[in-house]
Amino acid sequence: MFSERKVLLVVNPISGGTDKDEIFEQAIEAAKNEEFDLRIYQTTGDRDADQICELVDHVKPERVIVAGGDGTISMVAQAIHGRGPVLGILPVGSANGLAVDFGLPTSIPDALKAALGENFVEIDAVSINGEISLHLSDVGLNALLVKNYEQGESRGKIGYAREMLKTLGEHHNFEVRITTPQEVIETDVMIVIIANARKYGTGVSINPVGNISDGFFELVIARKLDFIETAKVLTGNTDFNPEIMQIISVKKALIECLDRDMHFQIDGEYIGEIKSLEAEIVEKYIKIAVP
Ligand SMILES: Nc1ncnc2c1ncn2[C@@H]1O[C@H](COP(=O)(O)OP(=O)(O)OP(=O)(O)O)[C@@H](O)[C@H]1O
Repeated sequence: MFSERKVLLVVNPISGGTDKDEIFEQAIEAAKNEEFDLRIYQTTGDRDADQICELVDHVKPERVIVAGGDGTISMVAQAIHGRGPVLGILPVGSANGLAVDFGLPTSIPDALKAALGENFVEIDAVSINGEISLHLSDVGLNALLVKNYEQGESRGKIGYAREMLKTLGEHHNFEVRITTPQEVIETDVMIVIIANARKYGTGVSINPVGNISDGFFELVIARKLDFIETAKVLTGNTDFNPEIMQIISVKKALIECLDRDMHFQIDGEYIGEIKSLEAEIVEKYIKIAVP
């Protein structure tokens, strides 16, 4: 049967280290039931964003469904931004911080139902030095942990705990100046989080006022915590303590590291050491299919 309703499924074969055959089977079945004409693209890790842009321009799908981890979801969102399709998400990565934070189903049949259904929300993004963040980015302690974990040899919870101890030993607070249209804050900090959403993949809720569709992002400015409290936060055993944490909702901000360059990560990907960051909200960046 020929259908005008087209859907492009983008699958990252290595995400989460799981076999994707079941995803293909379930997606083929669900697309058939919903009378979508399904096309499939498997990522290679090389020029995927360009290939997806070309495919979307050529095939003109009304939906693009991505089966991958946060890295793949973010790449596909950026590739289809401004091109029209609604983005459906099948979270099959190792942490799936984005999907969990957005309240999307984690089982594949439920996620497919939402991805092919009628409901969607338009979510904001934050442009940071020209890069796009959909979830949580930060300068300081956690970015150093992301770097150490990426470079470390062990994976899983034990690897994370080992890198966390190393990071806690290495990290020192830094001086920062934060300039927003409303105020200038100069302070000593452990971490500054640029939060479009609410929770890290570990489940730590750092931004209770966060709303991904409200036209604002939050700066979560966390000052000193003792070793044990910091370890609890990083392992997801407690939420940030509001006594040492300030949250401001803004549309744009300049963050300058005053005493030295600092580690920076976007949505779980280590970027490098930076001197300053310009962050600005991009409203209604992409449409995400929801249940
Ligand atoms: N066919 C492929 N072979 C090897 N690497 C690939 C391939 N396709 C994509 N990649 C790489 O996969 C990475 C993105 O992985 P992604 O974040 O989706 O999965 P994950 O690491 O399992 O998930 P999570 O971020 O939830 O831990 C990118 O670095 C991309 O270059």
